[in-house]
Amino acid sequence: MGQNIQYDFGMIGLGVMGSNLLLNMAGHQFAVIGFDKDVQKGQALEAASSDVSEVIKGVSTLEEMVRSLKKPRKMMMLVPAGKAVDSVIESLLPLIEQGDVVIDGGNSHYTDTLRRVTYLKPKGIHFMGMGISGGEHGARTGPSMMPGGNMEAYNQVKPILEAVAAKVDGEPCTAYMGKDAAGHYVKMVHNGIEYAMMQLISEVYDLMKRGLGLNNDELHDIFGRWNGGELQSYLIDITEDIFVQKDDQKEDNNVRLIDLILDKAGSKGTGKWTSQDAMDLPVAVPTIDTAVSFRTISGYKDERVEAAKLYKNEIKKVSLDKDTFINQLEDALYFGFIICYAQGLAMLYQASKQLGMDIPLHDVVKIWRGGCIIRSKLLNDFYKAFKENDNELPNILLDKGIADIIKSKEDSIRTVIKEAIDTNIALGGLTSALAYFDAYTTENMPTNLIQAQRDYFGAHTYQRIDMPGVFHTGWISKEEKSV
Ligand SMILES: NC(=O)C1=CN([C@@H]2O[C@H](COP(=O)(O)OP(=O)(O)OC[C@H]3O[C@@H](n4cnc5c(N)ncnc54)[C@H](OP(=O)(O)O)[C@@H]3O)[C@@H](O)[C@H]2O)C=CC1
Ligand SMILES: O=C(CO)[C@H](O)[C@H](O)COP(=O)(O)O
Repeated sequence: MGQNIQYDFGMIGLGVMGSNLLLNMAGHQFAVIGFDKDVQKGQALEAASSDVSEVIKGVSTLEEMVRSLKKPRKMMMLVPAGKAVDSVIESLLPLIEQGDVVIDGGNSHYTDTLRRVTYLKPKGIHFMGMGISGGEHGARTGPSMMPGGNMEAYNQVKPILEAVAAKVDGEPCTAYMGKDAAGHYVKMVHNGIEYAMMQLISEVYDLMKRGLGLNNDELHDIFGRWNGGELQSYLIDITEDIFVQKDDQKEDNNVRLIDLILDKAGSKGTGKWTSQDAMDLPVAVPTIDTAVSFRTISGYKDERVEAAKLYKNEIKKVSLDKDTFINQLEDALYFGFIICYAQGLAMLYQASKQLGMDIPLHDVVKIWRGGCIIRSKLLNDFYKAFKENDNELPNILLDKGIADIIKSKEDSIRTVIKEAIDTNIALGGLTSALAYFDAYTTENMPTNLIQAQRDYFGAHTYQRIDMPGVFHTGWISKEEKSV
């Protein structure tokens, strides 16, 4: 590559995401340069670009990368969230100048992003937090990108982001997500929804595998059929593939890989952050909470083995007609998916108001329709709903069109849950989705009793339904009554 090229964009961190996104940019005719301490990663980046018309360079010093960028400089870091991001910022500071744009494209906690924006603003550096979803393949071929922060800085990087993002109906799966740390906030909630949807899929899988006794080929076919219908989504699509993947660790092994994977899921924290922040707002996201908790329970492998011996709770077979039950599972999952999105979007609605981020929800659902892990056909319905409600929809369950869909699936999820109780299969996510729906759609909750109890033991006061004001009662205990 020539010595005096002024590059359009720089990438710090040439790992899975950084190298693939940079290759994607190069493929869209942007001149790009990437830095990684590891010289081999820079070399691998150049080698991965097979098209001679692409201008792509890997370097092993930050100085060389920064020096080679067109001004104002535009660069992104894709390094692990946390200390690495602060360390890169400190290394960059002596090299960059006012007006330069630095994007953190990793999964940083939004409060860290807020802190960094505040730190860099007086120095004239535009620091933007941007969530990226789509994994390795998405970064290479078209991810969903959720940038937030300074609008002037966004406008400078917008053409590059729009060029490399996934497209749905010709529209790029990237848009301005709002002020300050809005981009990372939206990505955090995206991941919370991702956790919840994955939990629901795992529950339906459990019912079909242990409850109905289906084999991996049958599961592959069912998920394939579902992906051709209303449930069409990335997560259902990859689940279909998973059931036919053979084990490549042992020769002549016809066992499917899925049956050799330990039932213990890891996590990097974004799901937990969603639950924690939802509690603080507060916004109810019980299906996301349950998904986080069930990953935690999955980690209690040794205790579960011991408890299984103690309780001998054997899995019982589903007693209903197999084909009818599979159709009901499809509906139940669809119902559950809607509830996952409803909880996440309601959280974004409230957070946007409380944290002053001005998150455009119609754009959020628009850019989630492609490229990201939670992309699904359903998001088209939500996009329509937000457009029709002028972005003012505190909860998508309040939209008439969505209500019609939900009502058509309600009987199925009730049947599935009732049946699951007798099989001893834990349906934490689906049950919480239905309970959320039942609580959200009832005029009268039993919370009057909780208020009475709080006033009884703590003089916390209560409001009445028949007159305005705040009341406290001198509740009469059994002991007092008896004297
Ligand atoms: N993988 C995925 O599917 C997704 C990941 N993300 C997020 O994107 C970010 C990057 O993830 P990913 O690409 O998978 O991670 P990788 O581990 O593949 O790559 C991280 C890169 O950062 C570099 N790095 C680490 N520490 C520092 C540092 N202090 N200074 C400079 N460079 C450093 C590493 O360099 P070296 O190893 O040479 O030291 C490595 O090249 C994370 O925040 C992740 O959560 C977001 C969406 C999807
Ligand atoms: O952001 C992502 C997908 O959208 C990353 O893959 C993230 O690591 C997933 O979260 P976890 O590791 O906690 O399951």
